Amino acid sequence: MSESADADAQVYSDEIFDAEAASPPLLVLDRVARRYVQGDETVDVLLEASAVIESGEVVALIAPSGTGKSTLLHIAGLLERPDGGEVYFDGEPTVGLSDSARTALRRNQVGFVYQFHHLLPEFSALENVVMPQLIRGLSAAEARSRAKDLLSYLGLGARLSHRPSELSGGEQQRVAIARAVANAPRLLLADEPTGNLDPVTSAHVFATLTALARASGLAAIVATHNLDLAGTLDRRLTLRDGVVVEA
Ligand SMILES: Nc1ncnc2c1ncn2[C@@H]1O[C@H](COP(=O)(O)OP(=O)(O)OP(=O)(O)O)[C@@H](O)[C@H]1O
Repeated sequence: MSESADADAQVYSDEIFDAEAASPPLLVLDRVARRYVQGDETVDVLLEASAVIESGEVVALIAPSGTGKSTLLHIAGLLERPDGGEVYFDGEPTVGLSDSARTALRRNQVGFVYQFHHLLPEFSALENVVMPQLIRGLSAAEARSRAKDLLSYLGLGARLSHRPSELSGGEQQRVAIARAVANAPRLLLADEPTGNLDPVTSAHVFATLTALARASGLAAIVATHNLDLAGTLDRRLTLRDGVVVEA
């Protein structure tokens, strides 16, 4: 790690893969670097950002705007390749994989939730959750059954046929969570999922995420500006000068 990096920064080396351990951590970011170049300007967003995320834990990522939270989530979710460092998923390095292998891994193992739900407006809550499963190749019957179960689990059993415009903000976001986990990913990445919601609804969405992780072993990284809500999660990470620090 460079001398300029924060002394508290998380650093992982060979010991992250403990030969005695039953299974490797779900996600390891190992000294990840990302730089954006635009014209004459270079921005080093991530320098040596490292983090270990275990199955079943819900981790908050709290940092001021513009410090690289979305960039980190994109790299963790295999949407972007880092310029340096490695991203291990289930112990396997992913940076050198082909585009198609990375896409397959992402489709099968990672779900995303954003600040704005991006639900398809002309489809019902149920259909929005069915859709990704059909794309994955499940039968319509299986997909509907799982979508119903998930939406009911998330408290939306009476809202299955509502379109997004007929749902409250919190309900829309819970449908977005159901859609994100419809194909049973092992990692959920949420980029300010409650940035658009009132405090009570936000707390409900956070509780939903935690309950889901507890029930299914899903791991989640939730970027948020809300310190109170972050306090309800298992761990808090922050970004400082391009490195990850346990908050
Ligand atoms: N594709 C890109 N090209 C050039 N610069 C970029 C690109 N994406 C991000 N950046 C820059 O990298 C920095 C970090 O951006 P990022 O979106 O990761 O921050 P953030 O912490 O998620 O911000 P916010 O909380 O406001 O969403 C910003 O200065 C941004 O302008």
